[in-house]
Amino acid sequence: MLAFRKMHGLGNDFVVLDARAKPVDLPESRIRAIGDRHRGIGFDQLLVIEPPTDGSTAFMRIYNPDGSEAQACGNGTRCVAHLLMDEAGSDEVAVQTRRGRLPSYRNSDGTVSVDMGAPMLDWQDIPLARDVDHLHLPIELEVLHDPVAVGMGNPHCVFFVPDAEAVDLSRLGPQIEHHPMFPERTNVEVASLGPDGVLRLRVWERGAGITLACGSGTCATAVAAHLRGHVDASEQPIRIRVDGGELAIQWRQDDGHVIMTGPIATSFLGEMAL
Ligand SMILES: N[C@H](CCC[C@H](N)C(=O)O)C(=O)O
Repeated sequence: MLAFRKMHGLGNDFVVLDARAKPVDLPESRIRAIGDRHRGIGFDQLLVIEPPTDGSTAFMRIYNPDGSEAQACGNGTRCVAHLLMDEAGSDEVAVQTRRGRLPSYRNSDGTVSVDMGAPMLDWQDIPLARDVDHLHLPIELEVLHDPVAVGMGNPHCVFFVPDAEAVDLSRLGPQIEHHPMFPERTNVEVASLGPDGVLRLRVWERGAGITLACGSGTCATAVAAHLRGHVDASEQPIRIRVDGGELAIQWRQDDGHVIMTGPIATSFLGEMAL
């Protein structure tokens, strides 16, 4: 039996395994089996806590339900940071991911923030297939056109649309995910600016499908909206409404880092037979 924890950030849900004391054998078939919401446990991402190699509190490995490994996961980082902070009796930790060392901290209202680092805006880093203007990608699919590409460690393709609710994301999302412009596939965001200045965002996640919240997608959308002049995310955090609630994102000017803040929760502890 293998002990696990189920956590979520705004309904973006994770199975968390602790492999610090003993490595866990995770072939792709096992990841898919655990991720099966009917025959397994189900998750948007499987997060494996491993020993760090860069002096961080721990390393966090990220898998999608299709078995692929992701470089970044904003909400997952906040959840694992919460665990590590409880464990250390501290309000601050650093979580190492393939994206780098991500400082994370707990706020007085119980929310958890993560410093997701500076966005990657160079075509090779996002990565895109060729040298094109990342602020205006030559991609068009029905109601979706003229997106912004942003790298948060993982690739994002952000479309601004009049009404995010009206987009058939389950049909169009996978087509953009596999667009040849993205050699490593992409996460897909559709966003619209409400009259209250709040961005409404829906996300089709690479390797996972539609999720209730995608932290790195929210960061990428804040950066894209700022660069396009829809919002000013530099002075104070902007609010982004996803299916599962609201996240606050600031694109700090002094160091260019993106800070994401929101709630996290543990739903249960269990043991899996898989
Ligand atoms: N839910 C995650 C994103 C997972 C990333 C994954 N879908 C990919 O890039 O392949 C987040 O909060 O940032």
